[in-house]
Order: sequence, then structure tokens, then C-alpha cells
Amino acid sequence: MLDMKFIRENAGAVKHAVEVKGVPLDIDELLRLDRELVDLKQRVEAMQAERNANAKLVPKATPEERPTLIQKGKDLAEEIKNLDPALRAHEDNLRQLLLRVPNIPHASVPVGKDDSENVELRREGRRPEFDFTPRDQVELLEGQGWSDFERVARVSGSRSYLLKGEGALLEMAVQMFAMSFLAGRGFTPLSTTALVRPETLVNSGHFPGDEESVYKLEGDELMLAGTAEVPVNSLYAGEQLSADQLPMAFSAISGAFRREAGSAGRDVRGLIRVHEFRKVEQYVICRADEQEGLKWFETLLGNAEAILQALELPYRVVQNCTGDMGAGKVLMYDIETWVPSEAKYRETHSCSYLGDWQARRTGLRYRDEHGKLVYAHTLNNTGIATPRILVPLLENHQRADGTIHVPEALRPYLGGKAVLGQP
Ligand SMILES: Nc1ncnc2c1ncn2[C@@H]1O[C@H](COS(=O)(=O)NC(=O)[C@@H](N)CO)[C@@H](O)[C@H]1O
Repeated sequence: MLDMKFIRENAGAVKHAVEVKGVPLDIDELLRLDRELVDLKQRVEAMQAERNANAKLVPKATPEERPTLIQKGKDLAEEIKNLDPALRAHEDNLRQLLLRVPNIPHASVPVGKDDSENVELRREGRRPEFDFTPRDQVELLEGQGWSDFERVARVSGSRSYLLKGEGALLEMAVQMFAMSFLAGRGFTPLSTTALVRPETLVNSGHFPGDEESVYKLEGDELMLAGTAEVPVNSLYAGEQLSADQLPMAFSAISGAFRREAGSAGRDVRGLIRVHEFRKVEQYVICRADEQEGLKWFETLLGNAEAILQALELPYRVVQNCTGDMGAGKVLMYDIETWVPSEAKYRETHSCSYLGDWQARRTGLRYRDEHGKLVYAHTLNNTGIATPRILVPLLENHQRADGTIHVPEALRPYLGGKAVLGQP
């Protein structure tokens, strides 16, 4: 959410953001509503001033004048009270529109319609050349008896998964490695719930807009978040932080639930796109300073790259264009990891800097060095998300006999094994 004063003074920039991000919003309508609300508030203030002035006259008035003055005070009070519902309705309408106003993209963001116009920045790591016919994720998993997609589909329907034996241990090893790695880089580990109150999804910026992606629990005032970004972003909602509490950097592991309503037919096999997965999320609250925010952006991106390099996985970094970055982002890079069976790089991480857009919705403020109350800046990036990352991990590290090479970094979490599976 942007500050209404900023929107009044930068209507052109806001309209440009609306256009390049493809957000269906009429900023002139918003500005009209804002002016009407300002006028209404001024009318109420004038009436209150008149009522106060009138009340001061009563004690000095003669007995003849007094009844009229008292009646006038009552009439004014009545008029002000009658305006209240209109004032509330106006404020509500304006807030609903404000929640949809997109953030201003960073000058470096390429203008584009959708992910086809994202820009590849660089590739890292060497893609494997197999001297045997490589298997895909499902063949590798089922060949080792590490999953049983048919059986779990009977229990949980489509886009579900179950990992068995060393397959299950590999998933947890990856999670533990990422959590230990980030703790080693000073990120406070959190293990958190995905059960959230609906307002936390408005705070994070997922609502309005993403309603159809979120599981809602019938009869409970709770929903299932699709990322730990949601609960962690609201941990300090509405609070006044002190400057010396910032920056806060968390690595939060949680379940993540997504209805994938818009993905019919895509990635229906295996581990790429499932309804429930587990993610280690990097989340930062820092001071309201773009230079510091961009430094944290590089840090979050660097952490994810270091994790992928430790997993010995080839990947590329792409910059998201304006049409593929979502309303709240100032800057967004995706990391896509090589999937041999698709001969494609597939998104495994998403790194975002949101300025104060998310903090304003969440009420995350701190007193800066001038004693002024300002909204903080927030960022997030995937640390690792399983089971999706297992797809490149298994496929890139498969050996001719269907066993899996274990990267050094994971061995401490797998009893020191260098190879997983049976030939
Ligand atoms: N349906 C899904 N199944 C498996 N993994 C998923 C699914 N949806 C997303 N992911 C994983 O979660 C990562 C982050 O998801 S994201 O929506 O792009 N971004 C976020 O959630 C941010 N909070 C950064 O993590 C994705 O890059 C992907 O690796």
C-alpha cells in the first residue's frame, strides 16, 4: 500500500506502475474519492468547531438566549452523528482501493507483460552431460521405491506426494542444511505455522487478489498460508519497533499450502507443483532506506545461490519484468534451476524487495534517528522449497544405475553417505 499523500503528489508515477504491472485500477477514481473524503472530513471539523464555539456561549448567555443555544448544540451534534456512517463508508471504499495500488517498480525493472519477458541475468554451474539415458524425477523416485504417487493420490487426490525411505530423509536433509546454512549467516531460525488469520494475507499483500490460491477452513476464522512470508510478516503487525531492533532477519520453515487453481494441467506429474509443500523462507525487516534494502536484496539472493552451489546444482538468475512481479514488489529476481528431463530451467526461488508497501499494510513502524515514526522496508526470498528442489537434485545427480550422488553439503544430514539408493 502506498501513502495517500505520495499518490497525490506522484499520480503520474503511480499511473505508470498501474499500467506496466497490468493492475486493473483507476487512479483518477481513487483521487476523486480521496478529495471527497477530505471535503467531508473538513465539513465535519467545521461543524465540530461551530458546536464547540456554540457551547462556549451557553454559560455567558442570558436565560432567554440559553434554550436556543442549547438546541443549536443538539442539532449540530445530531448532524455530525448522522454524517458518521457516510464517513465510515467513504474511508472503507478508499482503503479497499488503496490496498490495490501497486508499488513503483525500480528503474532497472524491464517493462513486460508476463514471464516470457523476464530477462536472464546470468547462468551458474555446469549442466550435466549423461553418457547414459537419464531418468526423470518420477522414474528415479519409483525406481528406488522412494515414492508411491498412485497410493497417496487415493488418500489425498491430485498434486499430493509421499516420500519413503531415503527419499524422505533426503527431503529433510535438504531442509536441515538450508536452516543450518542460514543460521550460520545470522538468520534467526523459526519453525512456524501455516494457519493464519485472514488479515495476515491482506498485510502480506496476497489479498486482495490471490484469494483463489488459498485454502479456507470452513467455520474457522483461519486460512492456510502458501508461504511462511505470511505469518512472519505479521509477527510484529501494528507494533512500533525501535531502530536498534532492525534489521531483523529470519529463516522460517513451515508447511505451505496452495490450491494451484490456475495451474490445471501443468506439472501434474511428480514433485514440481503440489498442494502442500515445505519451504525455508528468508524474511527481512530493515530500515526505510533503499540502499539498505537493495543490499539486503543482494544478501538474500546470494544466500539462495550459495545453497544451490552447495547442492552442486546448475541454475540461472532472471529479473522479473513488470508484468510478472506482482503489485507489491519494487524489485524481483527468480532463480531457476536446471531440470534435465525438461531440458529447461524451472523456478525454484523468488527474491523480492517491497520497500514500505508491505510494512504499511501490516503497520510495521519504527522511530528513525530523527525520532520520526516511519514504515520499515521488507524483503523475502526462498531459502529452499521441498519437494520441488528434489527434482533437479535427483535428476542432475543421478548415476547410470539410478543411484544418486550426494553433494558434500548434505552428507552430514544423511549419515555421511556419498550415494543414496540401490543400483
Ligand atoms: N505448488 C507448489 N509446489 C511445490 N513448490 C512450490 C509450489 N509453489 C511454489 N513452490 C516453491 O516455492 C517457491 C517460492 O514460491 S513463490 O510463490 O515464488 N515465492 C514466495 O512464496 C516468496 N515468499 C519467496 O519464497 C517457488 O520458487 C517454488 O520453489
